[in-house]
Amino acid sequence: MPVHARIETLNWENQFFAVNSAILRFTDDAPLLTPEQLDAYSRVQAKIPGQQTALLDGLQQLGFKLVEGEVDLVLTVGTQNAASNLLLATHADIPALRDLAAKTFTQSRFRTPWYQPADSGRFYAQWIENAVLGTFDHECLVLKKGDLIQGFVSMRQLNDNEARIGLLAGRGVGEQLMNAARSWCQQRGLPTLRVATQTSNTAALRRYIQSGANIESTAFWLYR
Ligand SMILES: CC(=O)SCCNC(=O)CCNC(=O)[C@H](O)C(C)(C)COP(=O)(O)OP(=O)(O)OC[C@H]1O[C@@H](n2cnc3c(N)ncnc32)[C@H](O)[C@@H]1OP(=O)(O)O
Ligand SMILES: Cc1cn([C@H]2C[C@H](O)[C@@H](COP(=O)(O)OP(=O)(O)O[C@H]3O[C@H](C)[C@H](N)[C@H](O)[C@H]3O)O2)c(=O)[nH]c1=O
Repeated sequence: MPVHARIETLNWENQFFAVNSAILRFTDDAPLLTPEQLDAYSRVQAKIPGQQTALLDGLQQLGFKLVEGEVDLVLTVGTQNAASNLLLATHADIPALRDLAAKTFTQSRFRTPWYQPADSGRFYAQWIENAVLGTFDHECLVLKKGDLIQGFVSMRQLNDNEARIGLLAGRGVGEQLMNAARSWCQQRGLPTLRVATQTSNTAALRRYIQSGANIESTAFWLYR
């Protein structure tokens, strides 16, 4: 199957990972994709809807390989009172959060052999730091027992109606983290909460569904 796509350079990732990478953007009016165009990059990513098997075949013929599956979920926030005992993370929490994030998100598309062994941990450490600073996700909420962080969830407002969970982690406290995310949305009058995770992350999928989320779509990540 011929693949029609535009190639968009991934500037933030290129600086962070010190690579020359791009991502495919699929639109009806996009030009035919050729191997020569792809050869200009050391890495090209593609995220495709799980049901588009013809596109999956077309990309594999162009040399793309399957890296990961992703599940996108959506939760209607509702008006019920979701009490939260989480605190807003501060600058003082950044070292501990970085450490936790670097160790926790072991299932990642920023993995070897596509990225360097330390890249994935470094990436999620930076992500959570940027959430505290409000430079990527807007805020990071933490659940603490004394000085110890038991869990955290980062939040981003997407538009007037929707928010997205960036990173969420805390073994055994997932329900409290989800309640806090819901409460964050309620405080801002945002009726829709989005969250995504890897297909293989069954603990996270179970948590999101038990907390009221529904699966909206699935996708494959492919790299060349
Ligand atoms: C938007 C995102 O960030 S997606 C990534 C989500 N975060 C993670 O994957 C980080 C690691 N996991 C966690 O922090 C938590 O397990 C959560 C938040 C996913 C779910 O939390 P909870 O709903 O409280 O469930 P809990 O942590 O008890 O896990 C449920 C079961 O899965 C197991 N489990 C959880 N993560 C893993 C894992 N990475 N590997 C193996 N088993 C696991 C737990 O041990 C537990 O087993 P048990 O019921 O036999 O005790
Ligand atoms: C920190 C930061 C990141 N970016 C850029 C870098 C990437 O292009 C995107 C984030 O990509 P995404 O597909 O969301 O990344 P992941 O696949 O790692 O994320 C999924 O899995 C996570 C574990 C988590 N569940 C997450 O919610 C999922 O989406 O953003 C940037 O531009 N600026 C930054 O500061």
